[in-house]
Amino acid sequence: MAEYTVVGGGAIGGTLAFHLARAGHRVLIVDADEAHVAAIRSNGLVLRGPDGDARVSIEAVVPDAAPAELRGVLLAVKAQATAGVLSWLEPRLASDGFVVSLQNGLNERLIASVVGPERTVGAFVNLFADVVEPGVVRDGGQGALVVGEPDGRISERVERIVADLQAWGPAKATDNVEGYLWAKLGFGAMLTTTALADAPMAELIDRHRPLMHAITAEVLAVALAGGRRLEAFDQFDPAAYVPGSTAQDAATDRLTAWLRTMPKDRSGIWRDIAVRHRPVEVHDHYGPVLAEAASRGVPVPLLTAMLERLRAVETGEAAMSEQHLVELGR
Ligand SMILES: NC(=O)C1=CN([C@@H]2O[C@H](COP(=O)(O)OP(=O)(O)OC[C@H]3O[C@@H](n4cnc5c(N)ncnc54)[C@H](OP(=O)(O)O)[C@@H]3O)[C@@H](O)[C@H]2O)C=CC1
Ligand SMILES: CC(C)(CO)C(=O)C(=O)O
Repeated sequence: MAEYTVVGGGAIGGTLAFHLARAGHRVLIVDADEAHVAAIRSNGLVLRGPDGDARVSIEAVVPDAAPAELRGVLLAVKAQATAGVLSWLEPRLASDGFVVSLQNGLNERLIASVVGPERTVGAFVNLFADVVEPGVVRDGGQGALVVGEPDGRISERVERIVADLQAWGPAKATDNVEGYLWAKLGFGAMLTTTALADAPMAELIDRHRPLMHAITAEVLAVALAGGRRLEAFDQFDPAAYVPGSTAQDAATDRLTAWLRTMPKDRSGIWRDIAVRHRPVEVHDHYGPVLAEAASRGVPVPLLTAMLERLRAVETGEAAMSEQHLVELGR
């Protein structure tokens, strides 16, 4: 049996599968994209970095051809595919197995509701990557990778997963994965807003600072109302963006300077709309945020309006344009 089964071997799953396999771990990729699976099976998985291509041989199958029992599952599908994966995975997951959510959003809740909290591990992912052709993942820049039990314990399995993921880079364990995921939802509100236009994330965040600061503050206000302890990562400091802060501009100087160093200059959300012409996952990311905002009475008008515009852009009802950011910022 594979030590790690990567379900969704795209940008993030492919990157991590590549490094785990190259370090000698037994890795199986299960992916719904038949062309991607076929390319990996015939040519290996290619990671395209600043110094050129590196290739590793990895076993890959489509879901129908997966083994009957899986133990260590690294889940890296887009959030809206999670429910479908879980109904396929639950009967296959060993009783002592686990699922690590290597995704944006709050997927751990859904995963735990299907496979049980004892088989659910959380993670926060901020590395940048894209699948650029079947079997080829482009490294878009290094960011944080943090793993933790949803209940905050630093368990033996978390330590083992972190040690193995260090084959990729500086993975670490946390007792507060929820604090990272909510902080990423705050940062992610800026990233999602940039997907309304076709320009680099750093430039749009820089040019529309009042809007970016206000939308991030809305999300973080919901997080704080729920009693979360927010975690800083890379060059995103949530403390600088909470309501009442006056440190946003200095923080955004650091954030945009960091984003400008990344080879991947547009978000996965932008890519799903502009390049892949498919529905985006952010409605799943922010559904629980909107629900919690409503139940706690925290106003989120900008987040709501931004997501409505994104839906219109996604469905082709509205064009992708920086004008959306101008109008949201008024
Ligand atoms: N890419 C990035 O830089 C970052 C991504 N993330 C997060 O990581 C997660 C994964 O994103 P990313 O790697 O970009 O996504 P990708 O679309 O690159 O990869 C996901 C892969 O999962 C496949 N898939 C979809 N449904 C299933 C299924 N039921 N069973 C098996 N495979 C399936 C997809 O196939 P198909 O294309 O056919 O649907 C695709 O190949 C997301 O939550 C994202 O927000 C977080 C930080 C950065
Ligand atoms: C911008 C990035 C890479 C930050 O992690 C991201 O989350 C995405 O592309 O969806």
